[in-house]
Amino acid sequence: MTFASPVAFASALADLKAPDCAARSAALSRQRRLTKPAGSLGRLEDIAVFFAGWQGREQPRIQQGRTIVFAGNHGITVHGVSAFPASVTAGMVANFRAGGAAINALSGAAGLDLAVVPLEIERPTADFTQSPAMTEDECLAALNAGAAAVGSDLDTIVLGEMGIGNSTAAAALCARSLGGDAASWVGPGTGIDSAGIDRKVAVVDRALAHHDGAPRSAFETLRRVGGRETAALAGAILRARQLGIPVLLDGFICCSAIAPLFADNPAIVDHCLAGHCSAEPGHERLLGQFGLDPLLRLDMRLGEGSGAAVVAGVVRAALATHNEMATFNEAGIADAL
Ligand SMILES: Cc1cc2ncn([C@H]3O[C@H](COP(=O)(O)O)[C@@H](O)[C@H]3O)c2cc1C
Ligand SMILES: O=C(O)c1cccnc1
Repeated sequence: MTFASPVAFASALADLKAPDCAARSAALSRQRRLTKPAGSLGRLEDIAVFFAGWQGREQPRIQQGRTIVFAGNHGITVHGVSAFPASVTAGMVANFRAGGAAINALSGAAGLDLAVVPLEIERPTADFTQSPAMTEDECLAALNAGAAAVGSDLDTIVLGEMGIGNSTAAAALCARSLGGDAASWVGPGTGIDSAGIDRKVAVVDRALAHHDGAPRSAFETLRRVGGRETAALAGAILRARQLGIPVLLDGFICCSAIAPLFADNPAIVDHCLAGHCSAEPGHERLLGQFGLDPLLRLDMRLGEGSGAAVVAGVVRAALATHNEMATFNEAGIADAL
């Protein structure tokens, strides 16, 4: 077990590894020597240098890249907060396994393996308007399942989730961690109508009021208003940091798992790249609070890791230029400069 207790989780979050400065500087210096005007590859250059720092090598790579999709079910679905029934979560897990989902196609296109990690989907979390979504043991188990999915052999991870109702849990995680009223974090999710949005806002408001007096640590917020898949995402992100593995973040729900961690230690986002900006309205606001600038805006609003998997292709392009281009010396152009 990576995180033996809530206290062990809190200490791991308080003690975050820094990037390898020597590898970062070497990559920066390599970028300056490549046969192009300095800065002309824009953010591709930044991506290569970012990967060098976190992977601890001047020439970073994606050879063992994996998409990890965590799935869980939510007690709050009884309040009519999703346009789809909770049974779709299990149906989509079967679809991921059969290879038929968007994330199967996108992971394949990006040259990434896909791991699907269902978290007791036959046992939804408790309705968090009335009690914590998870017991301490359940939340720890989910955090550790997330951590266990991040093998030390991996060099890049793309994180995704599946869980009907989880855009409501995501809004609750953001509001409780970062402030702002429920309405500013709630959006249509799978495409619910305006009466459904009102029900979502009411659920988040009731949850915030119910848990208001409780401790505000990252663990308590995840356990009280999160879901098993969001807790697993948090465990995976923290474990990736311990192992020096860069993380490509997906949409609003994936990023909402970081909000409670960020409230305790804002440095948690430093090994994460914001893949895209989801059409779910809370995402832009959340990325702004994290200080992350999304690489793509494709009006996607699916989840599953889909936006992050698309960005893995951009990262591959960044690393290809960084690793494969000739330097001015190698190309014999140096004398002309
Ligand atoms: C067929 C289908 C595939 C999905 N893949 C991801 N989601 C996305 O929608 C859900 C969140 O939205 P809400 O809170 O409105 O339920 C999550 O499962 C998310 O990953 C899906 C949703 C559906 C219906
Ligand atoms: O941005 C997301 O993660 C998202 C948005 C809508 C539905 N599911 C996921």
